[in-house]
Amino acid sequence: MMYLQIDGVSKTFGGNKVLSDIRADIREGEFCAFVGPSGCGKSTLLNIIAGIEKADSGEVRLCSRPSAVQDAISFMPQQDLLLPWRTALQNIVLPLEMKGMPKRDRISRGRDVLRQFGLEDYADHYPSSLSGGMRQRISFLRTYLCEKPLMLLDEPFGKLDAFTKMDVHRWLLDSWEKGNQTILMVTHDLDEAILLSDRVFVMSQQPSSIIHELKVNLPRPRKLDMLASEELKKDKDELLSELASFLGR
Ligand SMILES: Nc1ncnc2c1ncn2[C@@H]1O[C@H](COP(=O)(O)OP(=O)(O)OP(=O)(O)O)[C@@H](O)[C@H]1O
Repeated sequence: MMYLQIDGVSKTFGGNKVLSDIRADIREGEFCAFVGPSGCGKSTLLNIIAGIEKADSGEVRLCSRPSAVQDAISFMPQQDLLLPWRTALQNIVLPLEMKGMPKRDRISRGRDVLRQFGLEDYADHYPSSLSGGMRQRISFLRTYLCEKPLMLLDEPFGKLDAFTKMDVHRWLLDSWEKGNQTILMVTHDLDEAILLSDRVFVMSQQPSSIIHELKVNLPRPRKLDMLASEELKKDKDELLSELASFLGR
């Protein structure tokens, strides 16, 4: 049985047809990326999967049940939505607090992941005093600590500098390869999409549909030095040729 089914999802905003019959079957434990031209509807698709927006037609099912999706997901939207009155640490432990984890345990877990991300010195900073890249990592950690089987990430690392991004990629590959979480990620970074994913879906301009599916050739476990590999270059050429008609617009 397919784990997550995106079955014929269409969406129109005020006469503007954004998504047209989007279909994808995702296996449990898969890492999939969605790429496409700016404004084609990638965030709209994630919002529909997350239940924030409603599809005009079609539906999203988890293990055949539409109602099961919302309980299974954690979602990192493009805007970080950090709570300004909470410190970085208090923001990331929010899901643990909501689960009822005792304070000492959640603080210890929160500090531990902050340390893994090199952010331990910023634990007591409020979001307003953090850089965009720091806020993005805090937002990612908060989503990660929800510990849900399905994680939706909307351009999660777009504000990170190249070195920090590599660290985060290494961490995410390690953490994901140890578990069985299903991840759907929207990104503009083709190297990132290929390095992390099992499959990359290419979306067209509006009205957007999935025009191509790349099955990534890189073996697992993945390592950062694969960024320079011939296999990655071949996959990237394939994506670029699919995206070529949208470039320069
Ligand atoms: N709530 C809304 N009301 C009206 N129009 C909307 C709404 N949400 C999205 N849109 C429109 O839908 C289209 C797709 O937007 P969306 O943010 O999903 O694209 P995207 O592919 O994620 O873009 P980007 O890559 O630039 O982040 C845009 O034309 C946008 O203006």
